[in-house]
Amino acid sequence: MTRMIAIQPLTAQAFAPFGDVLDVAGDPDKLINQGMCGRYHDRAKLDFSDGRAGISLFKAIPRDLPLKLDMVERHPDGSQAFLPLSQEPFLVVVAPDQGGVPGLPLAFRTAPGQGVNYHRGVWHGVLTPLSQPGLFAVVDRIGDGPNLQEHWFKDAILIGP
Ligand SMILES: NC(=O)N[C@@H](O)C(=O)O
Ligand code: NI
Repeated sequence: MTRMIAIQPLTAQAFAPFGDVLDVAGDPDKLINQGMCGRYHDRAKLDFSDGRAGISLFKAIPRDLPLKLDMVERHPDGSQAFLPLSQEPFLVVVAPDQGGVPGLPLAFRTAPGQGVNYHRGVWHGVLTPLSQPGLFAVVDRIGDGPNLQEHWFKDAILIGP
């Protein structure tokens, strides 16, 4: 049986059980640089075990909708943040954990410039840009071990359009 999942706009409230939304909505937490810069301070919960935080750059191939979701993954040893280096919205897929396996996924489309930070151990789809350039800065754990658990779905799940 194919399950169809609609894509909803990403909001901090809807995403809160899974992670943090990173954007410059509203007023900054503080003005710095003689008032020339707004600092949106400490907006993500970074969490790493037996390793350190690293910054990597990802160049991912855009995907078409509807997307066939084959798999979600999670990182038991660390959080993972995706910060777009363009204003192009991208697809964010998460799922609740139900006894060690993912429940029904949820799908979000980011607003231009929005990024996300998946909390440690949260089921998510891999990075899924929807248009070029597919460029992201990624903050996640650098350390030993795979830090990766995958769940491949038996029944097809379609996301979108
Ligand atoms: N494997 C990797 O570095 N990326 C994935 O974790 C992902 O969420 O895209
Ligand atoms: Ni990941």
